[in-house]
Amino acid sequence: MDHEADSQRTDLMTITRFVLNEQSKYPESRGDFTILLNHIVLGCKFVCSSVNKAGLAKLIGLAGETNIQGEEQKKLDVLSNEVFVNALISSGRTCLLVSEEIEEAIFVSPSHRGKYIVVFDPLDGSSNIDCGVSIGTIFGIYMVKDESKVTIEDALQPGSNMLAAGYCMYGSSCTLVLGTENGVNGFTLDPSLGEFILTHPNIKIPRKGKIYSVNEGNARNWDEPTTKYVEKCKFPQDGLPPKSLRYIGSMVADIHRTLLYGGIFMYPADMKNPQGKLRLLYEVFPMSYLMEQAGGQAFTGKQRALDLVPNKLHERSPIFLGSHDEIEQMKELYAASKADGA
Ligand SMILES: O=P(O)(O)OC[C@H]1O[C@](O)(COP(=O)(O)O)[C@@H](O)[C@@H]1O
Ligand SMILES: [Mg+2]
Ligand SMILES: [Mg+2]
Repeated sequence: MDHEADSQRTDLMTITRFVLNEQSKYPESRGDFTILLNHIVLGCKFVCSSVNKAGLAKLIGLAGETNIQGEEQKKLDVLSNEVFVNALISSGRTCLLVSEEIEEAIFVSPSHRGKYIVVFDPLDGSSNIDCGVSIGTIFGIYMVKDESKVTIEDALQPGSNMLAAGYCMYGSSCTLVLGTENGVNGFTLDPSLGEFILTHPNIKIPRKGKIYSVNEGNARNWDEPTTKYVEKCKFPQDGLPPKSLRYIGSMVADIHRTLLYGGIFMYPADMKNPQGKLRLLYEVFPMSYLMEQAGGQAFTGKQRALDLVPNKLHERSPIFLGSHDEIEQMKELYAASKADGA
């Protein structure tokens, strides 16, 4: 019996075991990241069970509050936010939290403080909650520069400083996708065990894609490169078949499909939203990190998304995420329109 091979078998690898294996690659590690992740996993399990019984537990509908984005908060937005704030603080491994649902950053009190900064969207795809369509949670993890002097600047780091990122999709099954410098892996929750099991090891996005994903309802406000790219998807000149349009309206679900099938997801800037709609810290950066770790690209229309340095906690950014070759085409269209002085 080859014990080494057996210990690496992935067919029954829980996320906890997986992260412990990861940790063993860093002899200096004290297990802080593992503990932090275990608390994020706990939060995902809690939100997953709440989402599953939302209709029964009267968790459908509005909470009666408005968040910093001016959006009416859903009951599940508020509940998920509380769950993750509690889970992250009680991990004892965080010092600064930024949530889509809270205007100010949370500075964790010294008694509970650790070295990690977590930026998160507790419930993504809020417009799909009440109709039971896939929604999710998005998170990104940074390291603080100096644990004894935590400042708001620590939350406004470029995306390229991110250590890890992930999302949990609450859909037909509950899937947690985690990205670290060692790659992107997907875990499916087995509700009977209450365990996330590794089901999608080492996710690599296909280099090309047959799917484009965008809210075409905004088409009349799009810039020229976006309009041209979508035109090419629908009416390809090179004898290729047209691409298929898939748009769920939950970034987590649209990105999950894009990672597995290839293609492109975009929320471009337009005349109505000159900065696009999606938030840089806890939507654009984590998904860009995952996309790059999986071999894809993340482009803003002007530059590599992860090179952006945020100025504000809740700022927005246009974003094009997906297969390497699709984003290359988008870059060429923007370069051409720039050259034309558009
Ligand atoms: O309805 P639109 O304008 O297409 O926007 C859909 C986008 O907005 C979002 O719902 C915004 O996220 P939240 O639900 O977390 O606010 C994304 O998940 C999604 O990609
Ligand atoms: Mg969101
Ligand atoms: Mg949200």
